[in-house]
Amino acid sequence: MDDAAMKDTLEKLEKRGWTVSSDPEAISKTFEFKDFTRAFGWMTMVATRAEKIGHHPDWSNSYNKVDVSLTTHDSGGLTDKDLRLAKMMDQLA
Ligand SMILES: C[C@H](O)[C@H](O)[C@H]1CNC2=NC(N)=NC(=O)C2=N1
Repeated sequence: MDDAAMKDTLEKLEKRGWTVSSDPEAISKTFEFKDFTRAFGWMTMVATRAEKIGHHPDWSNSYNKVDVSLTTHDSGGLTDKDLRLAKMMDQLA
């Protein structure tokens, strides 16, 4: 993905509630569910897919909320893998 496409995708993610930070480079969002069971069910679905694509979220859960931060540790910044994972998380929520 080139810089323009990356910028375009980041703008779309911001409209869907993601926050973009530059130091460190990451995108983050708090997902809120009806209750713990739904939050953990979503985490389970995401975890299975994350494992399949070999790209993993940094996240924490408290009752019905999941704080997510995505970055590519191997490259020390954001890559299209993070953007794809973000989209998948939105679609499953
Ligand atoms: C070898 C393995 O695929 C790599 O270490 C993967 C695993 N999952 C990962 N997840 C994330 N978020 N960033 C990475 O750089 C990363 N690297």
